[in-house]
Amino acid sequence: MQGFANRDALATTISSRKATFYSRSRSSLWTKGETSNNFINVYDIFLDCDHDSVMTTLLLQIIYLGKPDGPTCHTGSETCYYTSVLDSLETEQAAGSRLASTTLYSLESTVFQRRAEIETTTESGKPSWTKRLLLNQDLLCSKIREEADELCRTLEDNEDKGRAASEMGDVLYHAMVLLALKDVKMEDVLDVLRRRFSQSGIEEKGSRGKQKS
Ligand SMILES: N=c1c2ncn([C@@H]3O[C@H](COP(=O)(O)OP(=O)(O)OP(=O)(O)O)[C@@H](O)[C@H]3O)c2ncn1[C@@H]1O[C@H](COP(=O)(O)O)[C@@H](O)[C@H]1O
Repeated sequence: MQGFANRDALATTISSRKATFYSRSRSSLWTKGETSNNFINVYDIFLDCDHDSVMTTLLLQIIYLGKPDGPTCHTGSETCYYTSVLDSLETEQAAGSRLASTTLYSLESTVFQRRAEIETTTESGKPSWTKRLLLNQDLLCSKIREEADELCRTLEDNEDKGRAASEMGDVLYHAMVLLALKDVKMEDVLDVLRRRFSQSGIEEKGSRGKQKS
């Protein structure tokens, strides 16, 4: 746990061997465990290397090393430091990346399903924009170019974030229809991107020249 200590708190801790702190809100000393009985029995106190933490009078930066009689944290946890920053970041990132990949894979599956429907039935079935694109290469390429241009215009014309996200959605979707015609899976594209993680774009461009010569 973390608490604030002044010289009196330190002196009390040394004499009583119970971790004692200074409450800045009540301007008084308090001993951990005085109400809960969960005392921390201090068997050593550590100062920093050059002891300047003690010289800065009001509040001291020291470490009490002790054996707790019960949970140290007011939440009942053994320690107050039970929240791992790295674990929390990983959990948030994992949830975010799961949602992103599920969205892409489910759109990909719909697009490939439309392609399969065209290939396996002679009837046109339900009207489908994807099928129209799959059956008309010129239309598909003109839509990809048009959507890419609209995305650029969100920047050039200072349009809002929502508009940029929507135009990117259009670019992605139409490009994914082209990928279905080329039989390229999203995983192949993501794999290409992952492999580029370790190299800067400038380095990669430079190495292309060397490969040619
Ligand atoms: N994500 C999309 C998607 N994004 C855009 N579009 C269509 O693409 C077409 C062109 O979009 P535009 O914004 O360019 O529309 P526009 O009519 O040209 O309008 P302007 O740009 O001229 O203003 C429209 O008909 C949109 O509805 C999409 N059509 C389908 N999908 C996905 O594909 C699935 C299957 O769709 P269907 O094949 O139509 O059943 C859908 O459930 C969606 O998940």
